[in-house]
Amino acid sequence: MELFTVNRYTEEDFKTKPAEAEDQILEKLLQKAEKRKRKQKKDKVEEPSQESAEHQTINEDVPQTLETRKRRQKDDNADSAFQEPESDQPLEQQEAADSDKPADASFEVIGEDVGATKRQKVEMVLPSWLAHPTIIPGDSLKRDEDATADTDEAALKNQPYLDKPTRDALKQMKIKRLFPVQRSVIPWILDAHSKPAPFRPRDICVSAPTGSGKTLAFAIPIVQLLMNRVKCKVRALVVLPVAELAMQVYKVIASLCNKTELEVCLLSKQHRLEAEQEALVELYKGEYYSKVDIVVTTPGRLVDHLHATKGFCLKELKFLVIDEADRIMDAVFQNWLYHLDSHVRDTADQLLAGRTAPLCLAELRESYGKKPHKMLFSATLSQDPEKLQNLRLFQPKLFTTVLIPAPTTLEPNASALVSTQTEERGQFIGKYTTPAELTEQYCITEPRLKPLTLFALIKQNNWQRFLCFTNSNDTSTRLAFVLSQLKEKGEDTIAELSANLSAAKRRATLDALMRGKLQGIICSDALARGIDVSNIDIVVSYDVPRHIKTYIHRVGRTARAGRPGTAITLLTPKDQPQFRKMLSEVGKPVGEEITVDTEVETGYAHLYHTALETLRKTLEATKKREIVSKTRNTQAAAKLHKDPSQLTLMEKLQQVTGVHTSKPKPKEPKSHLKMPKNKLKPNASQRKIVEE
Ligand SMILES: Nc1ncnc2c1ncn2[C@@H]1O[C@H](COP(=O)(O)OP(=O)(O)OP(=O)(O)O)[C@@H](O)[C@H]1O
Repeated sequence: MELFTVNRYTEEDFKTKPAEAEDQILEKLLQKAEKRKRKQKKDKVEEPSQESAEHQTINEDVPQTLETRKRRQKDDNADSAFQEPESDQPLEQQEAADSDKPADASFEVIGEDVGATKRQKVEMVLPSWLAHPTIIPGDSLKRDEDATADTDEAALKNQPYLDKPTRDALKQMKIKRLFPVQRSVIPWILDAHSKPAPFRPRDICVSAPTGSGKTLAFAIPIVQLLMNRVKCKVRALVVLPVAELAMQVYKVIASLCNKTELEVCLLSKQHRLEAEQEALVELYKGEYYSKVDIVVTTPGRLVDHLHATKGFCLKELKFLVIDEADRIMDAVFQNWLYHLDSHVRDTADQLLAGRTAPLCLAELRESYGKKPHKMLFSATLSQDPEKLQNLRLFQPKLFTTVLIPAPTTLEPNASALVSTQTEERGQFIGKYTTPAELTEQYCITEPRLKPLTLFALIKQNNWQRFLCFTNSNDTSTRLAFVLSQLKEKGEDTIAELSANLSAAKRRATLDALMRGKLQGIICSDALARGIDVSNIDIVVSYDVPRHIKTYIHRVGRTARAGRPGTAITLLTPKDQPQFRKMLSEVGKPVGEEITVDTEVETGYAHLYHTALETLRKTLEATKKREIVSKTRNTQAAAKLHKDPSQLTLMEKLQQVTGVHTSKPKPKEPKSHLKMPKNKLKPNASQRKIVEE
């Protein structure tokens, strides 16, 4: 049975003696060290010629000499032991479903003589609001300690549009300055809502890097615009894809509302529905009254309350915020919009049936105050107009950071040339930006040695707070197990965080990481989006992400709020082409290569082999237990459906009394109280049913 790999071998292959298997691993390590020495020598020799290659596009189209092609072929034949299993992450499927292929997707005209004419590249023409966004200066987020004197234009006191309660709340949250996305979006929203009736604000989409402060960018204007409300009604709805994210945003908004009378409520599956209903509405003299002004929720929980909670009314909704919008707009969550629209339709005519065309004055007057201001936020906002169409955005406006693509040609000031080209072409720029403080690296290893390489990297760099992402829950569980076997007793622990654990266990693990009780976490992509854990220094992609969005959200867990961070991807020779291609498609460089200390790997080879053996035995035992329980269940089910004439007397009795004595009953201690015999025999009615 294989641990992390696609099993090409029969069991016999693994029943080699431990010494032989260990030699195999050691032999691989030595081969790898040899290969690296040869490569380093070769690089020294080829250095001048290499530079010219650097400036060519970093992708597989670079002409390969016969030798490099042979070398690659040899690597590809390396035993594909640590191939990651099929991802069982729904997220991967959804990301793939939402795969916005680059604009110039080409297609084949059927029946045409392909050889004769060159394929015509098709450029996607975007709606003008997507093609000409408002650019947020994407300069690096200067940290507070790096900020200069009072002339700092980002300082709170230099933001005239912030009220005093908002400033006080931000000071209490230790926020001294606003980030670029906040300085662009907050004044725009406040200004849009200051327009006299019946003018209503345009809906907005904000695409900014991970960790750039998008949460406060929508929370501050909402709280500031609602803080002087008179009656308590649900006027803001913030929708997030997962409960952990909803909890995180709820805490930020609750901190902002500290100095106001506004009430915030979190609706997520982490609390009982009844408890949430009591927090939402109250019944007084036959009337339902809302007890909250702002609701933070997930799509599923929102639909639960729309159906189950009497008095939960969205008629006065002024703001509808969709964070991680590309994830939420995937098919899986699609029906929440339908329920929201159908639920509120009878209270506010066609809440979401916005129109993109400007309305005439009469229509504006008629619809004023009935349509919420819709705001979409994401670091990887979908540029797929069909998906955005479902929201029926009203005269949408796009904010995005400037993407300075890596120079792909040798011409002078290539970046300026490329950016004007992209604008001219109407390209949506800035869709996949990563924080300027992020350092991206990759490490080449053998498939079978990945866990050992990861452990060696942790050991030699003495990482204190890291996240390691895998492509499946089982890989997370097994990898966490192997790493815990390799660590010395008493050392900081490395925990697992995946769907294999309960919600409570996941919360406890995340809290332990936030409190610095854990050295690192091995997690699946459920944690990749939006989760904000401070001071994560390193993010490792143990398995290569299958989609660029997954990669962007994974690496976005570090280098947040202007702090530096490093993202490392473990690549096998087989992963390299796919990884390079995925990044080059969005104009991102691959980053620098790092190597691991082979002494550390070799030193732990024996322990690693033992850990693999232990894991294999554990998995076999678990598999046996599962088989036994399955057999027992099928036998019980079979009895139920057995032909009555085939049943034995005991089976008939079991069916009647519902007591299945498949296991011999434990001998009851002899007691001085004797049970009267007739109690043990079936009574007349039971006997009659049995005979029938
Ligand atoms: N003006 C600010 N000054 C200092 N820290 C800030 C500021 N704004 C946000 N932060 C901090 O930056 C971190 C990231 O903020 P936030 O989670 O809003 O980023 P994000 O863009 O939503 O990230 P993601 O795309 O991953 O969801 C948080 O820890 C937050 O407290």
